[in-house]
Amino acid sequence: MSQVLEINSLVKRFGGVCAIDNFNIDIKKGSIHGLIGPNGAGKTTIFNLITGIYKPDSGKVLFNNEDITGKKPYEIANLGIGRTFQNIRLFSQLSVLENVLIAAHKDANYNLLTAVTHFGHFKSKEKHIRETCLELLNIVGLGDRLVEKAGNLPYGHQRKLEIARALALKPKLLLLDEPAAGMNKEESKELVGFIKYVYEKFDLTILMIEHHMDVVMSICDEITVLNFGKTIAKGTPKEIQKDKQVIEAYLGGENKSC
Ligand SMILES: Nc1ncnc2c1ncn2[C@@H]1O[C@H](COP(=O)(O)OP(=O)(O)OP(=O)(O)O)[C@@H](O)[C@H]1O
Repeated sequence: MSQVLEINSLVKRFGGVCAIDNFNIDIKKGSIHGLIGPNGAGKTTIFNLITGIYKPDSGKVLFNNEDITGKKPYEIANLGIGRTFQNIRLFSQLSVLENVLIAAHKDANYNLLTAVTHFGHFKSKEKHIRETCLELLNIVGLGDRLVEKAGNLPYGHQRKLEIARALALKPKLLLLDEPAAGMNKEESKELVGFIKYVYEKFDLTILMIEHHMDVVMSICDEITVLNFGKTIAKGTPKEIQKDKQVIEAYLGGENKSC
């Protein structure tokens, strides 16, 4: 399997706190990779570094062998990295369909002027975007909720909608930040089925941050464990479950400087 994502010697400091300390990872194409660690370990910071929200102090991020370090978030999204957020970020007053349409329009590549001067092209492109979004929402099981306000959806459906929004940009790599946060066992089991389904349907590679160990252990091919911004273990779910350092890491500590 070839690598989709390669991170080399990544460092990120916030003042005196070394949030990411010489971090390396290789994500194989077609794999589901888990990123776990105690609160404050640096997991979301890594997502923010991959997606261009933060710039690293040093180190490199390669996506399909292309150096994307320091690129802007929209450039990285257009290259094929989609993400969801720890706290659901939907337009709660807009409908389910509108939420996905807005995401899909990032790909539309025209402005008001070209929409007016090339109206025929604009109209057929709009039709295509709408049809693609409808198809996507049918696939993720929200096809019967198109006009419902996103904020009125049950929590599990809001998570699905967030994933659908990320999928609207046709990512090759999907970053999921705690998709099962706030879910009970039953809900998180359903979510696992959903993630496996979209993973296969859209031929994805997934990097997932998750605190629910049952989710991580049941879905991931490989896991990287982070503590104080450093990798303390890598391996299959079985190997990670037995790792002494991993068990100790969950007992806590303080942030250190680089
Ligand atoms: N923008 C920021 N400014 C200052 N410090 C930050 C910033 N973002 C993250 N940090 C610090 O970096 C460290 C890593 O935070 P991060 O949110 O990446 O951890 P995490 O592993 O995702 O935690 P959690 O599981 O609680 O979400 C923490 O000490 C945090 O306080």
